[in-house]
Amino acid sequence: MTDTNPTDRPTVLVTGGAGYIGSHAVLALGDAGWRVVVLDNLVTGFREAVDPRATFVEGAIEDMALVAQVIAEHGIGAIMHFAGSVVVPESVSDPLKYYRNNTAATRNLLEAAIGAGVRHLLFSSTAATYGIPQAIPVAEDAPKVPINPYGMSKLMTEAMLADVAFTHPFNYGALRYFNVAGADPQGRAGQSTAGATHLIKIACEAACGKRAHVSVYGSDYATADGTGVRDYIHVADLAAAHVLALEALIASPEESFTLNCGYGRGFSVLEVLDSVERVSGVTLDRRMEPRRAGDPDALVADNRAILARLPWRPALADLDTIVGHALGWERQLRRNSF
Ligand SMILES: NC(=O)c1ccc[n+]([C@@H]2O[C@H](COP(=O)([O-])OP(=O)(O)OC[C@H]3O[C@@H](n4cnc5c(N)ncnc54)[C@H](O)[C@@H]3O)[C@@H](O)[C@H]2O)c1
Ligand SMILES: O=c1ccn([C@@H]2O[C@H](COP(=O)(O)OP(=O)(O)O[C@H]3O[C@H](CO)[C@@H](O)[C@H](O)[C@H]3O)[C@@H](O)[C@H]2O)c(=O)[nH]1
Repeated sequence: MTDTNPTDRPTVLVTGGAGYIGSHAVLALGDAGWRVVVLDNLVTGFREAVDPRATFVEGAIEDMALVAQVIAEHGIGAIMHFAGSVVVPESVSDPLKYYRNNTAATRNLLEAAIGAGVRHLLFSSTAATYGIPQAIPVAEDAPKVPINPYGMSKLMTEAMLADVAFTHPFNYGALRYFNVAGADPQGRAGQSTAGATHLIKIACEAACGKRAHVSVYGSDYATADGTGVRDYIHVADLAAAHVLALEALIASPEESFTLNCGYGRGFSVLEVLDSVERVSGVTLDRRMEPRRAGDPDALVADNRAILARLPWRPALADLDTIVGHALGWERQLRRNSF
């Protein structure tokens, strides 16, 4: 980002850096002294979410001429690729959008990047690649049988990355995020997504009076209380993992890796709502509803691989901490416009 970038560090292109997770990664990179260029078409992101220390380019990752130009102009040596479409139920109702904006758009990005000599890429993959896991916690080598187009669009991208890394002087890290939540502990960023579908965001909106109730989608899952179980990871811990993963890619350019990003423990929908009530002091109006399309019963990470491969240690895994930061951001959003 300004003059602090040591010469042995490439400038990093962050696609989707105006979005929820990308904006936190841009902050983590900036805090660690990396120079950053953000490429984002603002389809779900916000210009204001981009750290002022970063250079912002408005545009689409599938625009190969633009990507090539940005790489050449800014001397980009590595990419953190967050841009994409992220809503599981929407991927069921509009699958081609997901194959276009996740799989095909990434194909273009890769062609432009490889053509311009980029050596390293970190990819935002997902626990949705596993589908309904046979065993919990789920490890990286478990069968990958996505049950929604979102997960399949990401799995196809992982396959593309492996093929590209086999042939070209290029390595990648596929980071399979579990459920990302929370906000920057310093209050500089958070989830601003319009029409959010994520449970913790929705429950915090309800606690702030922006929604009348919270729907609980399904109470007949094969879990202890019948509601869906997920491994919620704090967005700042995830951003920190990205900086370490980038360093690992650069240090070992022959080696690619695929790592789960989660804490190895899960919470049910009802446990999450309990936490939001505890932290906010507000009693939520909970509505039991039918299951949502494309939702597995439980997704919890086996995180031994990331703990072994990177010097990453979770610092913000406490659910009430995650909820507290999400709620703090939600209250800030209420006061500001974005
Ligand atoms: N939020 C989660 O729990 C979660 C879990 C697993 C994986 N992921 C992945 O992490 C990444 C970031 O997700 P997020 O939650 O921050 O979503 P988000 O919608 O907040 O961010 C996505 C960003 O990408 C931009 N974008 C979308 N399509 C683009 C395109 N074609 N060209 C340029 N920019 C484009 C959007 O404007 C937005 O700023 C996604 O790839 C998502 O699949 C998210
Ligand atoms: O209003 C709501 C919203 C969600 N849920 C439930 O809460 C759980 C979590 O749902 P949500 O927060 O929407 O996340 P997921 O559908 O699990 O998907 C997220 O987590 C995946 C990884 O696990 C990522 O790949 C996706 O991008 C990301 O949206 C699920 O059991 C949902 O059925 C509700 O009961 N009510």
